[in-house]
Amino acid sequence: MKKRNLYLNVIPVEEALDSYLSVVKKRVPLKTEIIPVVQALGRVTVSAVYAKYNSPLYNSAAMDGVAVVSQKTKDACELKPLVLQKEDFLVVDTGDPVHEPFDAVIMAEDLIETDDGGLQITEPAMSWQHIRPVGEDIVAHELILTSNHKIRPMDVGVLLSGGITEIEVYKQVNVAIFATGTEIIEPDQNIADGVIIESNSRMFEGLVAEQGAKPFRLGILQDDYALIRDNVREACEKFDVVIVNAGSSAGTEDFTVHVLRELGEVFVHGVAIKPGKPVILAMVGDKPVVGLPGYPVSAYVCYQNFVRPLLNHLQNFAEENRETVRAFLSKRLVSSLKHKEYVRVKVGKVDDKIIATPLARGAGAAMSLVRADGFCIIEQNQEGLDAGDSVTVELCRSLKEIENTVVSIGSHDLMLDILADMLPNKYKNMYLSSSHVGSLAGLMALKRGEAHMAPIHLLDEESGIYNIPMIKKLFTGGCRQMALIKGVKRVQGFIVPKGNPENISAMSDVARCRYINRQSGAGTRVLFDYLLRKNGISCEQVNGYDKEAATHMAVAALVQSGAVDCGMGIESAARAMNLDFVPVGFEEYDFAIERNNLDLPHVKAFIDVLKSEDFKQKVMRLGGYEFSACGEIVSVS
Ligand SMILES: Nc1nc2c(c(=O)[nH]1)N[C@H]1C(S)=C(S)[C@@H](COP(=O)(O)OP(=O)(O)OC[C@H]3O[C@@H](n4cnc5c(N)ncnc54)[C@H](O)[C@@H]3O)O[C@H]1N2
Ligand code: MOO
Repeated sequence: MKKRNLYLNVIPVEEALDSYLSVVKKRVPLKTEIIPVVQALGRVTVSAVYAKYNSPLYNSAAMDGVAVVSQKTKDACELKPLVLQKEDFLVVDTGDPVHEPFDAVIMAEDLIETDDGGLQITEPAMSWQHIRPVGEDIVAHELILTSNHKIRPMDVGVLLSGGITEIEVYKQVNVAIFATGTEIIEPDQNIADGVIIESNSRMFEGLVAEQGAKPFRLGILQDDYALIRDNVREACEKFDVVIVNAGSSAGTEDFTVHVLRELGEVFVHGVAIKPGKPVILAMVGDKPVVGLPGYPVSAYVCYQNFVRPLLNHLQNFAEENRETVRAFLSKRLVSSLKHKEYVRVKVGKVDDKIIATPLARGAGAAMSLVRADGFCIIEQNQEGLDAGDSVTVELCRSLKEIENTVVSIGSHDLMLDILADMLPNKYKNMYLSSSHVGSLAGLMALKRGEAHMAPIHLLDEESGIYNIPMIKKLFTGGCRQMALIKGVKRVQGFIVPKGNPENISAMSDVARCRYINRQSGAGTRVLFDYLLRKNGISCEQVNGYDKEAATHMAVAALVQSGAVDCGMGIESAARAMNLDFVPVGFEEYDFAIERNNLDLPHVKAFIDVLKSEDFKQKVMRLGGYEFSACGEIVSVS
């Protein structure tokens, strides 16, 4: 058996970074260079910069008009206008030099031309009126920029006006990026079982460039010790920093740490951070080399915690201040004392309360990075957080956007994605964020004040009425006035493989196949349980009753994979996965909402999109929907 790399004397995040940066500071002198000012945007000055020239360079007209000698105009007034003869003035445009004896400019609008070529004025010109004296803006030898200043667009402008064309700045850092792994392929290569599409290095390229450094993606290296070693060695000769992705852990082909030990020194392997534990911080000669873990979220979190401060230091950038917000946690989060954890969260503002809802926590859940509004950090000394705890969230989306977002928690339907896409297109700066937890859990979230609305499809068995009875039951006591925004009628049925090989056509057929259920509280589960009772079938008779999937699409994906023969869900999910569908009946999918919230501008915009013809057309294409009352408000009291 090949040797595993059982590493990991994990150390706290701050300690790891501090000790690494102190080595880097000792061994890597900051590099500087002199470059044209016109290329210096975003770079940091090495020393103070002083103006060479005055600006303006000479006394100049601030307005279009004529230059005059102010003394000669002192008697002009409304009752006794003065006519200036040709020799008394000089026509000037804004920016023209004004020389002695002239000492004032009269604006063109205040002049009346006389027949003999003179100019009549009705008030005297003050000495220096409408003249910009030499050096009014910048005086030669004046300080323009201090040292350690990050150059902004207006700084470039003023430097040039002050006669500075070249400037000494800290060097832009060149960062080499390697992906590693024999199973890793480029996105345009053929996919097959066991391959992984390369994506992390592209994310690093973006992060490096966003930080003002220069990324050089050097491709994918196979899991071959000598190959990785030779490539990393060569990169260390040519580049300022090297990132090696993956192969950081304990796998039999995780070579990164061994390579770095051979080429240089490994200072840290294993940090108390989740995700991201196997990160490697090393030096090869005077070049920092960072081994980032393979899982995308681990890679991202480690980049932000270790590579970002490293590149900031090498370019002499100040650490950026992330916008943070205090929020109430909607769910309990258990964490271990072994690490500091970065939990991706959705953030929403409901009833003046900011709520953070945790997203998928897996290190491979790259979509959680895409969906996240921020990160909730659980410190290493905390065992976890309770629902309702006040937490600090580091935002990656502006608070303003978050405040303009409709928060929807409840049952999933593909049309929610269409709404989320259409809303900001139709209404600038308004958004929809939806979490999918099932109908009943959505109503509970609504009740706790964590959402503006809950998409639901809950059948009341006694009355045969959808949604309203359940809202009445849950929101009793009348403390909250509730309403229903009518959504769609959609077909529920059995999602089966193409050609319906098990020949499923009725509830009785379900009992003889491998079934995938939905979680309890999901509207589809309620419907399925109702149909079981109606048909006299017990749960025990259903093979797979205890196996649950969280959304219609998850059910369809399991059917498609061949793991199950059948699951209940909506037609659009079956169609999206190119599966067959056996309809069972229509159900009503609506949005429960507190009546007060109907007046919020973003909720109004949401309803408007729901009513639009364009929306209906798009949903129609998914298949299995009817829109008779879409967007109508029904009062529930
Ligand atoms: N026995 C142990 N196994 C693992 C441990 C451990 O402590 N003991 N740590 C786990 C943790 S935590 C992490 S994080 C991962 C780190 O894995 P590696 O850095 O060694 O990376 P690989 O095994 O090569 O890849 C893992 C995974 O990452 C994805 N990946 C890799 N490269 C790319 C890329 N260029 N683009 C996109 N995605 C990439 C891919 O899903 C790989 O399967 O190790 C655990 N194991
Ligand atoms: O620490 Mo690893 O990064 O959880 O997946």
